[in-house]
Amino acid sequence: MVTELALRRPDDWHLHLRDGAMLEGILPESARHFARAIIMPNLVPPVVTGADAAAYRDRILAALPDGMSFEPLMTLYLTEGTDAADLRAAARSGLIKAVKLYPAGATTNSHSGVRDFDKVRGVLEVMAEIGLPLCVHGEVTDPAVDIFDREAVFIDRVLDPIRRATPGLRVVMEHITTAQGVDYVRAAGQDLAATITTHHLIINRNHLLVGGIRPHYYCLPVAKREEHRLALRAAATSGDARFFLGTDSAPHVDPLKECACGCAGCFTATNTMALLAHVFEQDGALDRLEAFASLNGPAYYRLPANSDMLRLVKRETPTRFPDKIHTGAGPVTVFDPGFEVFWDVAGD
Ligand SMILES: NC(=O)N[C@@H](CC(=O)O)C(=O)O
Ligand SMILES: [Zn+2]
Ligand SMILES: [Zn+2]
Repeated sequence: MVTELALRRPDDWHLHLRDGAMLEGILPESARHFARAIIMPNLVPPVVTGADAAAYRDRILAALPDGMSFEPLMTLYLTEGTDAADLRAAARSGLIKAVKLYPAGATTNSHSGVRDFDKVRGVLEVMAEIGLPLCVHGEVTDPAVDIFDREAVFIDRVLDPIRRATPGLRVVMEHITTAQGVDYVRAAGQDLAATITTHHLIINRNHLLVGGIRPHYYCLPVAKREEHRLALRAAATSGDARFFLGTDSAPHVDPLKECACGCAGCFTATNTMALLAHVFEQDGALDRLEAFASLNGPAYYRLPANSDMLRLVKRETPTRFPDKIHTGAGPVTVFDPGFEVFWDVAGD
């Protein structure tokens, strides 16, 4: 039985760090294990310009405790008013590594997102020309479409037309939750990739509702049927370079989750690596965890893999993770997988 595993230090290709006291409270949870992360721009107000991204990057680095290292890979929030020249300059300087597309109204702080996709055509063409990836929250917002179908419908109605109209555009489908998402990526070429979260490998939609409503399992896109979770597991553990880890760790303080209209987001930064070791071991794929968490993402983003290592150990007794992270903004509940985990990051 394998009880120790060393991998290149992982990166998180989809992370919410927020700002202010929340940022300060949760940043160490990611920086402890991950070298870099693609930082989501859905602040209020959003990170729209190169200047916004530079200022946010400085705030993240200022919040990093002494002795910890972490490289935030910045993104811009695509709006109908995004200035292609500003975007081009921010990409050329190395400041931004991707642009994020939120359909307006699809998720947390997406009001400034895109309504009319024709209005961003010029910007997408520039991105295709310079090879800058578009990270996509792939759900339609049409209220007539069932929430469990919104990802699959988005692929047909929005994503596929955009990709056909913009040859060469590099796209990352963020936090895929369906077999249709997996199949769409598998059928495409190397321009298309997908991130998969830790929690979508673990929960299906029953976990949200059976035995009582569980606000800490509510995120967007919402967890789907078991068959979809199994498709995600197969993709993540396959070694296919187009699938890689994006935790979508998305902190909200407990009062905003545990209420009559709770926010969407699961907070998994703290225990993601231990949970992934558990999941990959269960599927007989421990030898592919490094590809998923540490190698495929950098390859897609055309960055070197990290040179230092992260060691995971499997112990005789269950690992105890904190229930909550106490931030200056309030308590944030850590994702509870609902089963015992014996893996842990060595040194934690
Ligand atoms: N995933 C979520 O449920 N929430 C994210 C937004 C997002 O990634 O869609 C958040 O910012 O809270
Ligand atoms: Zn999203
Ligand atoms: Zn997210």
